[in-house]
Amino acid sequence: MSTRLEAEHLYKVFGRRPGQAVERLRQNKADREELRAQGTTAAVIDASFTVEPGEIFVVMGLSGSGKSTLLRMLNGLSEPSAGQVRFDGQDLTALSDRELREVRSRKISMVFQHFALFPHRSVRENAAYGLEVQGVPRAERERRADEALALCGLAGWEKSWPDELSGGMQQRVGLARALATDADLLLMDESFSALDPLIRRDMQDQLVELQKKLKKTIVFITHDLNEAMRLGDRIAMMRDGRIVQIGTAQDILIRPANDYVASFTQDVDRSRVLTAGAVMEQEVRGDEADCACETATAQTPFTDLCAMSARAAHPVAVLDGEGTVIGVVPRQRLVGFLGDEDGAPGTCDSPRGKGGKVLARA
Ligand SMILES: Nc1ncnc2c1ncn2[C@@H]1O[C@H](COP(=O)(O)OP(=O)(O)OP(=O)(O)O)[C@@H](O)[C@H]1O
Repeated sequence: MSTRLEAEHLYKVFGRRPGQAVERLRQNKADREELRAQGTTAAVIDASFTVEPGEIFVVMGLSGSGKSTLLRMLNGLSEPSAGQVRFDGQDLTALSDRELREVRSRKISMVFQHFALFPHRSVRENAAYGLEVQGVPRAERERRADEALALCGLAGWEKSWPDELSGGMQQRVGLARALATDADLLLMDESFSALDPLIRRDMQDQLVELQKKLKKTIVFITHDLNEAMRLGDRIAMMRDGRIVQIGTAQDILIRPANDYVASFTQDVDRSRVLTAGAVMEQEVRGDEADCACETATAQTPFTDLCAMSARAAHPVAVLDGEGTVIGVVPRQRLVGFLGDEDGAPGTCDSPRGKGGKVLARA
């Protein structure tokens, strides 16, 4: 499987003499604050990552951390001050303006936070807009627009006007427009941030479902860690222009790269993110599943695992696709992970009955 999108040591500096600022950053001769004091903004600093075909790669960070600037370099709208962006192996930074426009119109689609639908065009015409720009004949573009609208749950609304649709539905028209073009790469910039929380969640679920069928390559920008964790196969955490960690939701939750990332994850409901693969002990004998008890897979959600553990008389065995035991989950460990404690249990110096310690009862 070849990498679809690749960013290599990307920098974007706004202000005077960006090349010089990049060199100072590279050589650790200046940091972002010093540059800012001199009127130069280092919006993106040394960003490197790859996005694989079919992956949802989320870029998450607070306002001003450089997410949008990074995204604009990925689709060639903004020229990097240094570094490269490769799309299907092609260096976007080396393309002429015409070649770049061609790649952008055929292979890359953007979905923004406030999707500007044309008010005097029908939902179908709005969804077909990207194809119209590409010069696709009317009959074909309408067919493809209708297909994309159906995928986004808007079948039957093709002839409606945008103002007849709710905010969530309008946003889905935006998504349908992006999907109708057959673009390989979807760049989604805070695409759901303007929606009410319930509709936003619904859109997140729909995107995950759609992605199972379409297997596009998606870069999704958000400042909401819960959204990042729901959507992202991997998440890049940005702070002050730098990517400080790239990993799965579980990596970020269990092994935060630093205190900054850890502080973000404090409010995350671990039981919704963790799976058996993340919490299991990997030291196994191999015979832990030699009974008729229920077993888990690495993907078994944490809450299901708790229920299995409550029913089992011993640790739950975790099996791979071939039925080999790859880990075990003792009940103690489940409780520990909920409380952010994955160490071994301590010993009690006053065991029941000996020291007369009073044990609390419900
Ligand atoms: N055209 C520009 N000229 C000068 N500075 C800019 C420009 N665009 C962005 N910046 C600065 O670069 C930094 C990163 O901005 P960017 O918009 O990429 O962050 P962001 O994480 O997307 O923030 P938000 O979530 O608020 O959109 C900010 O300090 C911003 O002020």
